[in-house]
Amino acid sequence: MAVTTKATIASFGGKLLKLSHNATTTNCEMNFNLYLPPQAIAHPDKKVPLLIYLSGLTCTAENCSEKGFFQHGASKNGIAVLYPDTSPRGLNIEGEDDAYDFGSGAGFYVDATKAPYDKGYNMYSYVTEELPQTVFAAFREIDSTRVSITGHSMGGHGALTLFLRNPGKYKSVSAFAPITNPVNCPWGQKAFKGYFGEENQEKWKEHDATELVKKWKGPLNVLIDVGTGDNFYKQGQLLPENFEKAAKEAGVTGVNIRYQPDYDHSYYTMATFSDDHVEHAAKYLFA
Ligand SMILES: N[C@@H](CCC(=O)N[C@@H](CS)C(=O)NCC(=O)O)C(=O)O
Repeated sequence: MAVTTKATIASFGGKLLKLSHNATTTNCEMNFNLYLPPQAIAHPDKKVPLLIYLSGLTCTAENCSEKGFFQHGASKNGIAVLYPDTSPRGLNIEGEDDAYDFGSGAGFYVDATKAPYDKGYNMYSYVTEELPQTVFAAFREIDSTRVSITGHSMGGHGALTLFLRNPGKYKSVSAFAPITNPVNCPWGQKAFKGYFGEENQEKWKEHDATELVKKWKGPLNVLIDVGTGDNFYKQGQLLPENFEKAAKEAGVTGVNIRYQPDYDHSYYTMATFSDDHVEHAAKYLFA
């Protein structure tokens, strides 16, 4: 459970901590970043809520910390932000570093059941259990009962599926350019084949937001931004229309998908709309 501090960086009146710990679920040392807003530093006895941001393919904790601008809205609202890595690192599995969309940097927020990736590619357990528990134990100024989740692309898939699989665990969910129907897109099919096996299609569906939303009860109150200039959207990797249709057919309300004209898949999009996503989380974290 011990956490090592590698750097402390002033940001929007608060502190961005670069941290690491030895994780059991992923069998390796994991880096992560944590933003403590000024309110947590001024009044450590008064707990602040937490927003978890899950990154996309090829990312580490750094991408969003450096250029997602979440710290701006988090500082204003008094919310801590947790930036996990996207996979285990250095497990020495043959071929794990060979592709940008599978293996390292591409853990897809699932627990792999297929060898050899079942030896540590457990990003579902890591993000839902081990990492938050580690953070709550090390940072008493964070309120373990008020947690929201968001993410980008593969991380948007992670945010949606973790929220949909765990009713009540998170106060709210939002996403940028999420992979919403992985069983029907090349990125998702490649990942699920490698982590679960081709034959295990039921398992694939358990981690597919479009499948999961069909079983959701009540309003979802999700905010999703997708840029119309996003090449991966155009290539059919994200499929937000499938998610929207499935939610509508299942009578699930509160699905707000904003198609942002010309915005692409990059962090320019997150930087533009991150304030909106922090405000969305704040509405539920401070309800
Ligand atoms: N640039 C990659 C595509 C992967 C990609 O666009 N990753 C997104 C998430 S799905 C990202 O956030 N990349 C890192 C960055 O823009 O900082 C490639 O085609 O090799």
